[in-house]
Amino acid sequence: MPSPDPADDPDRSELNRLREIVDHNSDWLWEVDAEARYTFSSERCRHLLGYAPEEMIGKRPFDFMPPAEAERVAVEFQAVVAARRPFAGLINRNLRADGSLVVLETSGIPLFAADGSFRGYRGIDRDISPDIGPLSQRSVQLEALYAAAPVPLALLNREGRFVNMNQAMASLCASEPVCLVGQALNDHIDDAALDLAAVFTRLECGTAGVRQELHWQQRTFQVALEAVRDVHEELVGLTLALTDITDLQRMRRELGEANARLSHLAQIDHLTGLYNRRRFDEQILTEIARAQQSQQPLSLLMVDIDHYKGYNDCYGHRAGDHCLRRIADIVRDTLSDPMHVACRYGGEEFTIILPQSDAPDSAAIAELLRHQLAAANIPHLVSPFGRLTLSIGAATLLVSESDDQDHGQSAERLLQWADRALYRAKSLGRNRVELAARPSTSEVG
Ligand SMILES: Nc1nc2c(ncn2[C@@H]2O[C@H](COP(=O)(O)OP(=O)(O)OP(=O)(O)O)[C@@H](O)[C@H]2O)c(=O)[nH]1
Repeated sequence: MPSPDPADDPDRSELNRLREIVDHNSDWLWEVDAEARYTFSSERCRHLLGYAPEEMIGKRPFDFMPPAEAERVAVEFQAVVAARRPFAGLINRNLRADGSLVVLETSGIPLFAADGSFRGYRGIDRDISPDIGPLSQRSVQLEALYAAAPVPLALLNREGRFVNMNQAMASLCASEPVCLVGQALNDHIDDAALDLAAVFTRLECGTAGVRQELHWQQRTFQVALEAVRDVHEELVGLTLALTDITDLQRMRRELGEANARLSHLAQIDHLTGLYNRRRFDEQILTEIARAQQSQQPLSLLMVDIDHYKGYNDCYGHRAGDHCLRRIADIVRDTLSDPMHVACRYGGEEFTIILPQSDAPDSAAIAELLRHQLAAANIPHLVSPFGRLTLSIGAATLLVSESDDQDHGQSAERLLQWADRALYRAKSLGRNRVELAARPSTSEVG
């Protein structure tokens, strides 16, 4: 019996017609199962990938991609599959059978069985390599770099919506690039934190790029926004690059704090906690300049513990140290004005700078200090006073006596006067305050 002519079978002829449409379509049609394995492939894959349809069956799309690309696309595809949603415009690079590169744009819709279970995807691939033209190889390389860059990068249109972004940006938005396209950046970053309207206004006015700091996802970013213009110089969008500066800022802050601590420690006498000689040398110059500017007198006390060698010899060096600390505490407690600066000048000698103080002021503070120590009544068996006492020399520098050109010279003069007054206090029996005699004209000049 002769076999029936297919032309006589309308169903078969319709099927062949559909088959021809599918196979001669310029797009490649395919179906994959729930594991993304091809279950159907139209003839077009010969042209696009260089493989026969039957060679495609059982393979997965990622099997035709370079490894890094396969990894990237697999992540995007997994997100699509997890959501069981249609997708479009998934750009991916594939290697043809002859090793050449082809760039495909993939779109698909999910397939469900009659019982509602997920069956896979049906979709089309379009060759977009020609659109990329002679730059294809370079563009592909650049796009691969862009995708893999650890710095979050994005391209936004004039409405502030994502046109493109890399994986790092998508991860910050807790999403996938394919899902983010078309979404507004300000759905992810608060308007108040990144005012895109204001940025566009500045870029419209010709500003090349805008830089700002952004606090987002418990991190701090330096944001670089650059204008994207078309061939007519129309602003069509912007690029966005985020540099995470959280750690840099923390390190800068810690370094600043450490430096501040160090420079403070470098000015402190470790035994007494008072400022040291180095700080005194700086501070006295500062105060002389200030006194000149404010036309105010400046006083200096030079304080020395009496018979301190005997104290050390009698009670030991450690007790001597303790005694220095006690006296430093008494000095601190006595000075109520925060402008007063007490320093350990060396050994058992202290200096106290008294800004805006004349001779009577300085004498009053010196006497108060002497009385405070007397009240503390610290025993000193080998002193004729039976307790620790201080000798204090006080000197005052008037504006007229100050050298407005050479503050070092003025400081030296003030120290010399206070030292002489101290020497007199010692020679007059100790445990007393002596004011510096007013200097003669020759001493001042
Ligand atoms: N315990 C201790 N002693 C110190 C320190 N610095 C200096 N001295 C001692 O201070 C003493 C100073 O002695 P002198 O300069 O003779 O002065 P003094 O015995 O107080 O005599 P006058 O000043 O004339 O009353 C010396 O014995 C030093 O060893 C210190 O940091 N700790």
